[in-house]
Amino acid sequence: MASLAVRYRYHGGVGTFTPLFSRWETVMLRFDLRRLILLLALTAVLLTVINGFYSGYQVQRDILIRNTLEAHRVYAAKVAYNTEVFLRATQQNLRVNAERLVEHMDDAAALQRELDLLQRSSDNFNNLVVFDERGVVRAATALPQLIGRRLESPGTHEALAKRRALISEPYRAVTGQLVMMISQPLFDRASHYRGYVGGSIRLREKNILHGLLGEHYYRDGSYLYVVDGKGRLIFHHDPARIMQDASSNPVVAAAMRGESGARPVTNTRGVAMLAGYAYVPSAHWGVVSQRPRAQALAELDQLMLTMAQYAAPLLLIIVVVVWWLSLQIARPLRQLAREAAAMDSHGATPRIEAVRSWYFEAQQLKQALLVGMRAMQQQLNRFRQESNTDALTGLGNRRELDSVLDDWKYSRQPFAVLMIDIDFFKSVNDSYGHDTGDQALTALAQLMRDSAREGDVVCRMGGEEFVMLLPGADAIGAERVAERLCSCVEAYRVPGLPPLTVSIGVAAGIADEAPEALLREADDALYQAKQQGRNRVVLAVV
Ligand SMILES: Nc1nc2c(ncn2[C@@H]2O[C@H](COP(=O)(O)OP(=O)(O)OP(=O)(O)O)[C@@H](O)[C@H]2O)c(=O)[nH]1
Repeated sequence: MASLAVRYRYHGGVGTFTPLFSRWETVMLRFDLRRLILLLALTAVLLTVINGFYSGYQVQRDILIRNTLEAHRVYAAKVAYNTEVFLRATQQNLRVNAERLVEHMDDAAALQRELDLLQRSSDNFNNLVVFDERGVVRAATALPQLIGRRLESPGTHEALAKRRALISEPYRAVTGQLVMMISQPLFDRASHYRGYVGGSIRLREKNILHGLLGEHYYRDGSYLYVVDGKGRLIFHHDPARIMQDASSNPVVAAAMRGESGARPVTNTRGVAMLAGYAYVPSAHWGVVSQRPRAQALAELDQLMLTMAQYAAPLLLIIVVVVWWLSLQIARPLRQLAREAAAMDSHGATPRIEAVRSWYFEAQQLKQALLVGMRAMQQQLNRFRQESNTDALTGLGNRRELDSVLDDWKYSRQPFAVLMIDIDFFKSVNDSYGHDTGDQALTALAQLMRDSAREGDVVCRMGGEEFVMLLPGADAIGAERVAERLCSCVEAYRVPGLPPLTVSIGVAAGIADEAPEALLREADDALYQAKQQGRNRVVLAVV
């Protein structure tokens, strides 16, 4: 807390310190406690909300990405598996039929019949062709004009050269159509190679494979494509992209390596995708199912918006509660500060006592203020007492007398004044010393105190002169008190001194605008008592 400690700059002279604040403290001083609490609480609430939304968004985003990747991985794997099953079944079908076909190699009509039968038995192929061992077409289902011709295609050469079951790379046929061929060698019973039967599948036309790979529901921006072993697109919802090279795409490259899985990827067009991919072993194809990342996450934005809508009323309630709480917390401190600033005003203590300090610190502050004020009040009372008291006799002094008369003036208090003066006191001092004189003054003061009733005011005016104020007393009553005091003094013996006497002037009246007039009258009467020989009481004639 050292940084918040108040420092002071001295300007010289008394009370010329002004507090020094750092720039930060100066900024903070613009806030009162209520605003400070509000600011802090709202900052905390805001940070909590932002943190909640941010972490919620992150978690949801990760879940969404994971789920999307998994869904596309599963879908790509399923499609690849079905394609693999289809290709193997088709190869198996050709292998079985090859045994029958080879028996009719020397009977063109029978061979054509068998081939037509095979063509009609399934939708697997668009065209079936039987080649002899030189690559001459012996029978064909869809293109009879090919019969008798020798075909010089890469697929034909490969099939003739390898003499085993093959699945060709997709290629452009003489018709210009994109096709692939599944071929099966023909061996007779003596195991002589007699050629091969090839089934061509047009990738862009209706057949089972097209049904498997070419038709998908492209909802939510999701779509599926297939690449061949060279990374060329052979199935894609955009026809313009067929046979385009996609091998630079990381998931295509992974699928070409025979891998299956899922990962975020940026495609060849720079679009961020969430892709699942799988490998079709028998054809060396890759199947990729994917969805644009932005479209997948668009749902999350909507979710966040919905969450914000749900959270908004609660947030509003929190703000109102915080505002109300800040008021409640700041209120006792503001009240205490206001009352402390005016603690010298009338009724400050009960006002501070009335402040509702409902929490610990405010209560502590209130108690501290009250204790401080009580201590200050006691100190003031002591000062007032001391300044209104005669140090030697303990009686009230002239200030006390004035103060009493002031009070009585407003209540128009009837009262009598006894102006008392010790006779020949100078000679006491001169003969017995000043200290003995002081003892005599103290003793006579006590005599006066003793002869006063409750409510009477006894003051030493200075020197050997005293005043007694008798509230409610009339002149006769006051004269009686004065006579009695005279007798008491005369009868009293101060040790080491001869008997002392006093002269008393008495006046009675009402404390009005100028109660001092009554004092003057009593003083005049005292003067007369002195003149008349001392040790007597003279009543002023009003
Ligand atoms: N011991 C003592 N003497 C005081 C004090 N104050 C005043 N005196 C003395 O009181 C004496 C007053 O004398 P004066 O005013 O002449 O009056 P007095 O001798 O009493 O004569 P009268 O009043 O005319 O009877 C002076 O000698 C003062 O020094 C005090 O506090 N202590």
